[in-house]
Formats: sequence, C-alpha cells, structure tokens
Amino acid sequence: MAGTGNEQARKTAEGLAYHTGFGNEHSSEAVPGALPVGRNSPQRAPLGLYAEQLSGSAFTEPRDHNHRSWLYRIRPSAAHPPFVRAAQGALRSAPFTDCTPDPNRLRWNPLPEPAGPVDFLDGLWTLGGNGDATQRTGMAVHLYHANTSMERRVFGNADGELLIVPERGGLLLRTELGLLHAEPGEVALIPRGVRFRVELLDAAPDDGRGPASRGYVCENYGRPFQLPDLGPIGANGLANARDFRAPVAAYEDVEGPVEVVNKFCGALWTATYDHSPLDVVAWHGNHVPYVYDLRRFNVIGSISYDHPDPSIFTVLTSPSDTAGLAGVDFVAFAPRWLVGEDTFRPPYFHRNVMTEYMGLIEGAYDAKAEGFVPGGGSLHNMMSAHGPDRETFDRASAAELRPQKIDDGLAFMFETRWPLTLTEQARDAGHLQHGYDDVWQGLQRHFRP
Ligand SMILES: O=C(O)Cc1cc(O)ccc1O
Ligand SMILES: [Fe+2]
Repeated sequence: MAGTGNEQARKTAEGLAYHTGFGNEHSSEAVPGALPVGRNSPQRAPLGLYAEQLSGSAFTEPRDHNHRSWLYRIRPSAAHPPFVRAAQGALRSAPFTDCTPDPNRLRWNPLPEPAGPVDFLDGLWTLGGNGDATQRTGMAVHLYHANTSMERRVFGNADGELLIVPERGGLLLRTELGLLHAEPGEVALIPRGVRFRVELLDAAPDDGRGPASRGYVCENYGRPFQLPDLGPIGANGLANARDFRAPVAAYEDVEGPVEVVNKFCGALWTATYDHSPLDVVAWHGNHVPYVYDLRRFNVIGSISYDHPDPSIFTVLTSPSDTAGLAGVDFVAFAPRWLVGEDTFRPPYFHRNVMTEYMGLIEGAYDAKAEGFVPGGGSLHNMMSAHGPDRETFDRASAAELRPQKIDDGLAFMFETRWPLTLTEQARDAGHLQHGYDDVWQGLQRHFRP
C-alpha cells in the first residue's frame, strides 16, 4: 500500500508551511508576483493567470460571517466538460428518508476492512444525518476507510464543508489553496466547494488491525464552523485561534486527464478535465481549509464540584438560526485533570434534546468501560437515555476522589439540534453491535428510604 507515491507524499508533508489563525484573511503566492496588488480583478491578472472568486457565503452576508477567496489559477474553473452522474458507492446525503428515526441507543464497531483498493472518496460510508443538503441545513455523519491514495482524481463538495477526523493513518490533503497534513489527533476542514485530493500518509504496518487509513467525517450543510464564544471564560481558552493552520499556495501544473467528482445536492457527478484543477498559483481570502491539533485544546472544567456539561469542550460550532442551538457542534474529550470533590466524575446519566454521535480516536472513554472502541461510534438520539455503563457507575461511585488525570484516550462528539436518521446500510450493518442496551442492565437498586 505504501508505494513510492506515498513516500513522495510523506516527504512533501514534512516540509509543509502554514498560515496561522482562525477566520483570518490570508494571502499567499507560490510564485512571486502571482498575487495582484491593490485589486482583485485586474484587466490582466499577473503571470497570465485567471482571477476567480469562490464564495462560501452570499455576497451580502454580514462581515463576521462573510467567506470568500480570490483564486489566481492557470485555467478558470469554468473550463470543464459537462458533469455526468457517477456511482454513489456508500455515500448518502440529507434528507435521510429511508429509515424511521430510531430512539434506541446504538453502537457500531469500526467499518470492516475494504475488500480491495479503496481511496478516501470511494471509502466514504454514510451513517446518517439530518436536515437537507438543498436547504443548507443539518449535517451528515460519514466514516471512511482507505488503503490507497486518490490518483488523478479530485473531489469537491457543493453541499457543505467537511470536517475530517482521522482515527488511523495520516492524510495529505492537496487542496486548491495548498497542502494540509492531518494525522490522528488532528482534524482538517475542507470548506464548501474547495476541491481536494486525499493521499495516504503514515500507512500503518500490516498489523491486521484494519486499513491504512480510517476516520470520521462530519459534513456540515449549515453555517460554516466557527469558534464558540467564550463568555465568562474570557479572551482565551478552548481552541485558541492561533493554533489553526491554513495552507500556503501550492499548485500542480498537470495536463492530461484528471477526474473531478462533484457532490451536488446529494448526488455524485463526474467530469474528466484535461488538466488538474489544483492549479491555483496564488490566492487571498478567508474561505480556506485548515487543520487543528486537538492536543492543543485548552481544556476547561470544574475545579470545585460537579461534572460540567460537555459544551465546555466545544472546539467548533455551526450556529443555526436560533441562538444557542447549534446545527452541529464538534466537541472533543481531550486529556484533562479531574479534581471535583464529592462528585460523580464520569459523564452523568442524562436525556438530551440534542442528538449525540460519538467517536473514539484513541484509547478509551471515561463513560464506557468497554465496547466503545477506536474507529467505532455510538448514537444517542434526541431524548434517549444514556450515561455511564454499569461498570463505570459502580467504579466511579466508589472511587477515592484524588486528583486524577484522564489521559488514556481521545473521544469526540458531533452534537446536533436535530434528530439523526440512519441510512439503511447503518441500520443493517454487520458491524452494528447487538445488545448495546445491556451495558445499562444490572444497575442495582440502592434506594434506602
Ligand atoms: O458521553 C456522553 O454522552 C457525552 C457527554 C459527556 C459529558 O461529559 C456530559 C454529557 C454528555 O452527553
Ligand atoms: Fe450524552
């Protein structure tokens, strides 16, 4: 699996340069003089490039969420043949109408290994979601497994942005705006419409544990992810803006057939270009891909008593049209100290109007003694009762409450205001665990009136 292409990709990833900051206006040129000065659209763009604007928000949206980038490229994106429908694989989009929304607690093992060579795009497998891609509301949960790099193939998603959460294997993301490297523990975001190719890095040795690359994707049809407000926390903390990295311009000047796959209103469309569309020599703007290392997250929690609500662990939020109700939040359970006095320290029992999909990047999660495994996932839909499993409840109720470091895992949650409806393939999956309810069986009656 790790061929010469992969070695080349690894070398490239090692030398990557980045811009830093979240939501910034960046500018970058891979060739000196490629970026026009003082205007976006000169009569003739420098170096014979074409100027093109890519808008991620309506022209008229308020400045604080207006997203666009100006791209200076070898050929304009408009120079392409017609798109024709392509095979859909296991990729599905909202609205999800094949299954009845299910109030049961559900949990899956990791995706089985791909049967043959599979790249990131072909390896996308949709679990479910909510909203409607054509209405730009809601989200979808996808998993991916891949054992080969995308070759002469580029993907772009008109339906929303993609938050990629690698669980196994590093990825080199060659985007229109430049290169990003994301390894397990980091997350990468590809904005709506930005074209990219995924090459596999750091291929795991063939240890029988599964494919070289595996992970999760949150597709966000709604407002782009932003940093949460910090309120009384103050001006710093949680995910700090300076730790987000955007690429610098890097282009490929490739003539010859390149397949461009376009997801549009849920369907995949394909066209064979006579050149690579990753041909942006310079750009400026704020509609940019980025990568963030979850190990940089400044975890804030209780230093007195009680278990805070997990909103305190929000890395990124996509607001909906109702204040405080996120279309989707991306929440990380990063290593942290627990010091609460007279406190049940793991996540509490609860029923939540929000819907919680959880995944595990490594190690274990403090509410589940077993069964919640890296690469697997759980779904606790709107109002479904969940919390610590029996073993965790018994252990934590009796634990001596010394300061304790939780540093044996990295879990995350996609939390959404709308219930999540499964795809048929997720409902019927061989890797769906049966008997998940049993983890809450045997919780003893302790009532002593
Ligand atoms: O494990 C969960 O269910 C996620 C979760 C974590 C937590 O710390 C508090 C509430 C919650 O829903
Ligand atoms: Fe929960």
